[in-house]
Amino acid sequence: MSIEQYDLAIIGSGSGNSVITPFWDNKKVAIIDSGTFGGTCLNVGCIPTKMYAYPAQLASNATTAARLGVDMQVTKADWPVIRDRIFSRIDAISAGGKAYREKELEHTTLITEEAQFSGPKQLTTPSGRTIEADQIVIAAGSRPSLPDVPGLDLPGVHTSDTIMRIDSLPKRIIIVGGKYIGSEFAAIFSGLGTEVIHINRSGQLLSNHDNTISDEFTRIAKEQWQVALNRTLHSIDQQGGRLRVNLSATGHETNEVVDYFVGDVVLLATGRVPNIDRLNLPAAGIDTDAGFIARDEYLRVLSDGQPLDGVWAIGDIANPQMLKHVANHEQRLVSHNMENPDSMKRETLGPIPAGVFTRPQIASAGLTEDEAKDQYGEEAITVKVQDYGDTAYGWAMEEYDGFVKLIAEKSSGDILGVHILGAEATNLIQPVLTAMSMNISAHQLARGQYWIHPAMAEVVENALLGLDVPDSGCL
Ligand SMILES: Cc1cc2nc3c(=O)[nH]c(=O)nc-3n(C[C@H](O)[C@H](O)[C@H](O)COP(=O)(O)OP(=O)(O)OC[C@H]3O[C@@H](n4cnc5c(N)ncnc54)[C@H](O)[C@@H]3O)c2cc1C
Ligand SMILES: NC(=O)c1ccc[n+]([C@@H]2O[C@H](COP(=O)([O-])OP(=O)(O)OC[C@H]3O[C@@H](n4cnc5c(N)ncnc54)[C@H](O)[C@@H]3O)[C@@H](O)[C@H]2O)c1
Repeated sequence: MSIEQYDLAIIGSGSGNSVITPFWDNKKVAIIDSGTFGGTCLNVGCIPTKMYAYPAQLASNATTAARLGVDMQVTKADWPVIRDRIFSRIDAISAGGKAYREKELEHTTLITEEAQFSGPKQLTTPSGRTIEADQIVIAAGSRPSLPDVPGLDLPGVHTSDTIMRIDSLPKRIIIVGGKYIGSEFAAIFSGLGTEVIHINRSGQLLSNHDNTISDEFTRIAKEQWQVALNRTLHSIDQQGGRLRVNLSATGHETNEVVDYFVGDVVLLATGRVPNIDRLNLPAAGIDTDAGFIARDEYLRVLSDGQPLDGVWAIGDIANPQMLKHVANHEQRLVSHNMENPDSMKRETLGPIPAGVFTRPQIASAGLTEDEAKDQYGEEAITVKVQDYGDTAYGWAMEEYDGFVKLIAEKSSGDILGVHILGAEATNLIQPVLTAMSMNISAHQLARGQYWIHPAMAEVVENALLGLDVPDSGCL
């Protein structure tokens, strides 16, 4: 077969799809994806999970409404209706995007096969196609990572790739994994009425967060569903038509079963691994770093520590911060650098925020309190934890749990970290992130603008005012 020549080849149609800017209109572009067009976020990640999180939030409002004197009854969450609403929208977007690249645009070729490197600028596919391109962008993402234990192939054992399309709402689900994916699905299923058993290897849920967040979230989660901490998955087997999840005690060398739970469905949310093993990277001499593709500050991949001309990597395949807004930003950076080789840009954005769409929501950016103490010294930082419940909107909501925690440097007033647990946390964080990204001090953010009264955002204003930082002169 002849070698196909392209100006640009992209592996991965998630954030990779947006690499095809108008710059490429009169050039030849190949986009290669062996999976569902549109990648993880659209098909099995951020978007469908949040489309489930919202109805789960609505269904659970009955509990919170009661303390406001509103008697609200939720009689049923109709899983097939919720599921079909979500996927009728998502599947249409994926199919539309695929048809656009495949049929409508003359300059793009969609290749729906697995691609592997066969040279620094050459890719091959199982059907024998050979593709060469001046520029190659690796946007091959990540996939669920599973522990090596017996029983993972039993019917009813799922990952985030399959759980959202099951036929009916399970009576009882066992979720293994206590960070983003496990916690978001625990909130979704418990909100919709499933009995949830949530298993976590360490002693805290969301243990990668600031301790105040992890401790509080673990406590609040236990009020909503059953949580089993310090337990590691040992094996899964069948028991009378149901699934039995066997657990060992984390850190115990004997690996004996100390606990088990029986449920109808099991969700493994035990982490994600970048797809580097699917690319034959050694054929291109591409370096890896801790399981991710290694890159320079312009996001060119490295080969023997040196940038490999015309080969770039973005998103989960290269960045341990596996977040869609990170992958999207990296796409914009690589697009700019490919299109403007004489004025390339480095990564300069401020701290990376992350949201967890649980009940309550969580949002964070920057340093945890422990990290700030380590980096700046305890005396150099100031910390304020402001409860929603001490603000006017918190009274309206009768909100007991929510808080905004800010960490700042005393001498400069720079905000070092923000950690929010509570209603609309993923929106409330944004002004703080603006300040952190654009060098606005804590006092200036609080007093350099109006804050609408009595909006929920006053909890952020009050947290800022509670920090021991220099006066900016703003009133
Ligand atoms: C359940 C879940 C919820 C999430 N929620 C959020 C959230 O709320 N907010 C957030 O910011 N992030 C969230 N994420 C993370 C987010 O989805 C990812 O960070 C993002 O999708 C990564 O995009 P990407 O372009 O790097 O890779 P992907 O979107 O994964 O795209 C990679 C594509 O490459 C293809 N591919 C891989 N190898 C090959 C090969 N060799 N040949 C051909 N094709 C190949 C795959 O089929 C895939 O389609 C979530 C993830 C999951 C799983
Ligand atoms: N809202 C969001 O932004 C969002 C949502 C979902 C996913 N994501 C991204 O997806 C990535 C993956 O998330 P995740 O939650 O799957 O992975 P993770 O690696 O963050 O957490 C995996 C969890 O599984 C546990 N675990 C692993 N092996 C285990 C075992 N054998 N037994 C018991 N527990 C075990 C770990 O202790 C940990 O709690 C994250 O990096 C995140 O950035 C983001």
